[in-house]
Amino acid sequence: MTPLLGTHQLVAGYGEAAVLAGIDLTLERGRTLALLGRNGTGKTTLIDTLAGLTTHHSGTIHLMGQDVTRLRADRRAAAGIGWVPQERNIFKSLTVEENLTAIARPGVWTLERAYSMFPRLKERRRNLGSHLSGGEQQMLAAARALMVNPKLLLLDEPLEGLAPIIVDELLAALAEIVTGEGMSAIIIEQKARKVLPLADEAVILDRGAIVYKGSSEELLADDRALGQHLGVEKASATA
Ligand SMILES: Nc1ncnc2c1ncn2[C@@H]1O[C@H](COP(=O)(O)OP(=O)(O)OP(=O)(O)O)[C@@H](O)[C@H]1O
Repeated sequence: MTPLLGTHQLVAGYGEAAVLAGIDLTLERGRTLALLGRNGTGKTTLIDTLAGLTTHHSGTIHLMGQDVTRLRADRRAAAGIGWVPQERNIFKSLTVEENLTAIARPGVWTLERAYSMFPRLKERRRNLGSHLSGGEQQMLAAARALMVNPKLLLLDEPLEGLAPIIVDELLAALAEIVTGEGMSAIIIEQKARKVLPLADEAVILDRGAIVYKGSSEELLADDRALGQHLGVEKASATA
């Protein structure tokens, strides 16, 4: 069967500078990939490249068999790539509900469903984006991406900077979205041990290249790889 996403020898970056050094990646429908790596290894560049926001040098990107390599970012969104950037990019002058309905497209994800996934957003539905906490903004950014009814959701460090209790709430919602609802996703995360349990597959980047590819379960049990590539400590480590 045609995979949901396939990249072949993808080289991309910023202007003349190539950051990604030939990425070969395949993701089947309904699967979730944890995209890991130390700071500055190219994780954001990879998902921004999938979203159509970097300079393409060579190689290809296919979404459900369609070559989207040269499509503009808005066309890729229409083709089914939902993107939640690190900066969250919510509309601060709109209410929560307006944020959710402004760019909604028909599909299984409706306002009602988004609110049942994130009850906090329902409580805050009349609040402006600028009046939300960091955790609520992250929930809004994720819910807004779902309202576009994407085929593939790209999340860039959704847990960053959030209080531990909110991290757990958001992780539970993300787990429900990718396992319960079968959404396909690529999630960048620094806290490998937090994200691996909800992912099917794991990729580690170093200097723009894939240095580890395997099942998330295998990686979670592989202290050597976690230590070597990510600096994650053994045993009681929580990173
Ligand atoms: N807008 C930009 N212009 C030029 N170079 C950039 C730009 N953004 C990132 N880079 C460079 O690309 C490389 C990869 O950065 P990237 O943000 O993709 O890494 P990352 O793995 O996501 O790191 P982090 O975890 O710190 O976000 C770095 O060397 C960085 O300096």
